[in-house]
Amino acid sequence: MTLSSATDVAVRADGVVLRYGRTTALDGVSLSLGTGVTGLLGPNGAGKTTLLRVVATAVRPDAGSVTAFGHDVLSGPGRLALRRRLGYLPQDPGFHPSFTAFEFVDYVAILKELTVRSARHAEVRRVLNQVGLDAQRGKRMRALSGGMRQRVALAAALVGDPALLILDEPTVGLDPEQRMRFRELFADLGEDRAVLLSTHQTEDVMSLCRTVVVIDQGRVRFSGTPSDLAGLAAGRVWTSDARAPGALASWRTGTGNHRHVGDPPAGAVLLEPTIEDGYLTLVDLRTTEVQP
Ligand SMILES: Nc1ncnc2c1ncn2[C@@H]1O[C@H](COP(=O)(O)OP(=O)(O)OP(=O)(O)O)[C@@H](O)[C@H]1O
Repeated sequence: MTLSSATDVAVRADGVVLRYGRTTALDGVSLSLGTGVTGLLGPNGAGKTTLLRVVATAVRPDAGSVTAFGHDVLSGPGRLALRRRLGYLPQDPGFHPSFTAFEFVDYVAILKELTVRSARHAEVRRVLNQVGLDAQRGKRMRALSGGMRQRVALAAALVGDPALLILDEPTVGLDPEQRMRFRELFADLGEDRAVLLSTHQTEDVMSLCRTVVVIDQGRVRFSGTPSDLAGLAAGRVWTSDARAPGALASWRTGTGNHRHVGDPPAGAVLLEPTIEDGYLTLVDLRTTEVQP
């Protein structure tokens, strides 16, 4: 099941507010998602998981609206319509340890209303194959490595070929080769569907995402292309041979030189900014700073 054209909007959220007691996790978030991979960046506690849970209909916002494929997902029928087209990989999928990989994905496929046994089993084999777990499908979840379990969880999210995929930090704990495999898969999947990807990996965002949204303290701070995010730090990244105490971030690199992001002194040797530099100029570093 796919979106029909690159301009289709799969999901639109408007003024979404969500509070957990006194904590305002989302403070008026608006966003629209179309075909392709949209990256969601933000510091710990920014509200990324909460936003994904709202879009995945796992939690209801206190205010605002969310539409998906033209349906109001805060209504019963709209919620059902979205769930039928949704694949969701949460941060902690929660596996039954004695299930095999096949049994786990089959269990999810039953929940996804695939009622015909032979067709369902064919679908389970297809998605396990898609994540490269053909050979491990008879292994019990407790015997799989963390990276393999993550792949099983992704396979489960892919059951039924959803038009909207929501992935909460899917590459966490993966080795570089597995991360590359996931990247390839996400890029393929994003060709004809909407993928919303929460991550702390700025390289994943740079190499995969058509759009990147930065949230901090429950608010959208930026929405645009990865290059535009990097461009926010143009003229604000420089190098020198000593630390720059007044900079937003300043560290000694492996070559022995120091790299700084902030307000450069006159005559500084400017560097090409990365997406991470752009991100650093946006988020509130008071909440994320680590002392050297
Ligand atoms: N179930 C909950 N009950 C109370 N507060 C919560 C709950 N879930 C999240 N929060 C709070 O809401 C805010 C947003 O949390 P959220 O998990 O959405 O952030 P995040 O950007 O996904 O963080 P991380 O990058 O660490 O996963 C935080 O202040 C968090 O402590």
